[in-house]
Formats: sequence, structure tokens, C-alpha cells
Amino acid sequence: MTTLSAPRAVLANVRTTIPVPPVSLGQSLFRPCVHQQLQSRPAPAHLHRAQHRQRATIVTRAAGGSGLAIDLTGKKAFIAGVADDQGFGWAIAKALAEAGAEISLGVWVPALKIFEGSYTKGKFDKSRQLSNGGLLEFTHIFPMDAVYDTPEGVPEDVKSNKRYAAAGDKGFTVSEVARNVESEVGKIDLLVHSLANGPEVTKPLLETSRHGYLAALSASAYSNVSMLQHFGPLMNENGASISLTYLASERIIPGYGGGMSSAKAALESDTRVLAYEAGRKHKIRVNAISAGPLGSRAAKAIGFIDKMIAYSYANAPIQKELAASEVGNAAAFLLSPLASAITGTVIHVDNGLHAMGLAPDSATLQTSE
Ligand SMILES: NC(=O)c1ccc[n+]([C@@H]2O[C@H](COP(=O)([O-])OP(=O)(O)OC[C@H]3O[C@@H](n4cnc5c(N)ncnc54)[C@H](O)[C@@H]3O)[C@@H](O)[C@H]2O)c1
Repeated sequence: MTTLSAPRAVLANVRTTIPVPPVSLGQSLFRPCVHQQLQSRPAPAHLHRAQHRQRATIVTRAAGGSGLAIDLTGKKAFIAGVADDQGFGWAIAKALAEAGAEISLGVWVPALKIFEGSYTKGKFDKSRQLSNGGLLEFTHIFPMDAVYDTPEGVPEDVKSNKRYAAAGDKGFTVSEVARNVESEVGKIDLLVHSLANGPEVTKPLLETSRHGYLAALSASAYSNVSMLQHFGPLMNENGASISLTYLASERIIPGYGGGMSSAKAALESDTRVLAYEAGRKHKIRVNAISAGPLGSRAAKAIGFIDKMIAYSYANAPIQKELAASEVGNAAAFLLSPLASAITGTVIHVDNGLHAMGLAPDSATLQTSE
């Protein structure tokens, strides 16, 4: 395990060398055929224009007392669910770094080699730029698989899988990663769960198997319980955690299947119960962000993210494409002392789409009586 001041230094010391074929990122969610289809489809022109419009930065220090700053200097964050620079996890890492926090990552074992390779080759260098001229650094990177809690619970075929075997003898289960974080990073202040997986996400709930449903719940909801269970004891008082959820938990979103809507509903319900339990036990806060659509790697695998982005643009109160950085900034606020009285809450960061009860662009509304 390592302290990373430059990509090469960072990744040279990462404990794992996991040989993975280029498209092995989560076979269930990252299906190359769907991905390619989406990449070849041009996005609507207004989306290109809107894409980079929202790039708010976090002021790490209030200049001359003017303004309210998010200051996380001296805070240590652990973020599970970063495997490239396109998703919410990366944007949250960046926002927390802008605010001065030290960041460690838990990277999904099957994605680690690719992440490591891209990082080392400088593929993320542009997105690592911080507003102070520095670069986003990760002090430690831990191999992790959030569907396993203890080594005893890892099936034999996973243990013997070469990618998992290469993850090293310190382990990748949630309890082992928590132990590794404690010994190599020390106590942490901020915990981020930015991961989800549902092997049958493209199937309607009515056609979802028991196995697929429970797998979605395990990877996308119980993983958060497990993280708080194992990381809670090593969090400083007044620390905070967040997870990422989606509107499909509370409204019908056809196409978000495989039990993923159920998993997000569980995640949100758990946010309330865990806020109480972890609040009393560890004096930490627990919240969730319900994010609008973003064309992340995971979302592209679902198959209709471009349409969801266009739908949101057409129908949300604020007509612009959601930038991952907006979720990052909201996360930085929720994790900061500025949100010290906010816990057990799901905050929508979706340009207001959740508040709509009618789609203004509906063809039905255009027809004359
Ligand atoms: N993209 C959207 O439109 C959208 C909208 C609302 C909420 N979300 C949520 O945001 C979170 C982050 O997703 P994203 O869209 O940024 O995509 P992403 O692909 O950047 O992140 C998902 C991450 O989960 C990791 N992962 C999958 N299974 C894992 C496991 N068993 N153990 C550890 N890590 C695992 C992947 O490696 C990946 O890094 C998810 O909870 C997702 O449901 C996404």
C-alpha cells in the first residue's frame, strides 16, 4: 500500500497487479456491445453545449472573510466506487480534494488493473487538475469488493480467480479493507459509497430472477450497511458518510430494472436507520444524494442514459445537463461541518427533476382537443 504523490509512484506501489482483459470491467454492467452502440450515437447538440457549462469550484478558504468556505483541511476521506474519471465517485474525490481533504480509494478488484493503467499513463491528468494548480492525489488505493464482508464469505471460485488472487494477501473484503485503512491511513472522517451493480438491470422487475434481485441488493444496498458497520468504528466523531441513490427508488422509471429500484429504495431507508444507529454509536452523520442522470460507465451499461439526460434537460425545472461536479460539490457540503445538523436525509441533486409531476415535453400535451 502506498502514498501517492505522482501517478507512477502511486500505482507502482499498489499492492495488486491484476491481469484483466480490456473489457472485463464488471461483465454484468459493462457490456461492450451496449457501450459501443451508445458511443456511436451522437448526443443532441444542446447537450454538447450544456455539458461543460456547470463547473462550480469550491472555495477552500474564504478570502478576507467574504464568503462561507467548505474547509476539509486535515480530514481523511475513504471513497469506494472510483474506477475512472467519469463517474460521481471521481467528482466527489475531486471536490473533497478541492476542499483540502486527503483521499484514499477502494477500487473494485476487476476494475483495478484498468484504473491503475489509465492513471499511470496519465489518462486522467486533465481531470486531476485542481483549481489551485495542483493535481488530485490519492494517498492510498485499496483493492475492494463490496459484496464480500469477510474472507470466510468469499466463494472458492472468486478466491482462485486470478484477478482476485492477485489482489494480495491483505484481502479485498469490506472488513479487511477497513482494517487495512485503519493501519495504513488511520482514523477517517469522511466515508463515501459511490457504487452499484445489478446483473439483471436491463430486465424488468417482473422478469428479474431471485438471484439477480438479491445480487442488486447485495452490491448496491447492503454494501453500504457493511461499510458503515466496518468503517464506523474507525471514524472520528463528527465524521459523515454519504451514498448515491436514484429517483427510481421513489418513482417508476421503466428500464431501471433487475431489482435496482428496490436496492435504491433499501439504500434510502437504510440511510435513515443508519443515521440513527451510527449517530448514536459513533456520532457520525449518514446521508444520501439522489443524483440526476449522468453518462458514467455504469449508467451507459444500462442502455438508455442518453435519453434520460435528454429527458431531464427537456423536463426539469432547470434546463441544463447535470455535471458530476455539481454532485461532488453537494457531497462536499454534506460531508462538511456546514451540514452538521443534516443527517438521515436524501438530497436530490438533479436540476429539480424529482419535483415534476408532469413532463412538459409530453407529446400528449401538444395535441389539440
Ligand atoms: N449515473 C447516473 O445516472 C446515476 C444517477 C443516480 C445515482 N447514481 C449512482 O451513483 C453511484 C456511482 O455510479 P456512477 O454512475 O458514477 O458510475 P461509475 O461507473 O463511475 O461508478 C460505479 C462504481 O461501482 C464500482 N463497483 C461495482 N461493483 C462493485 C463492488 N462489488 N465493489 C466495489 N465497487 C464496485 C465500479 O467499479 C464503479 O467504479 C452508484 O450508486 C449509482 O447507482 C448514478
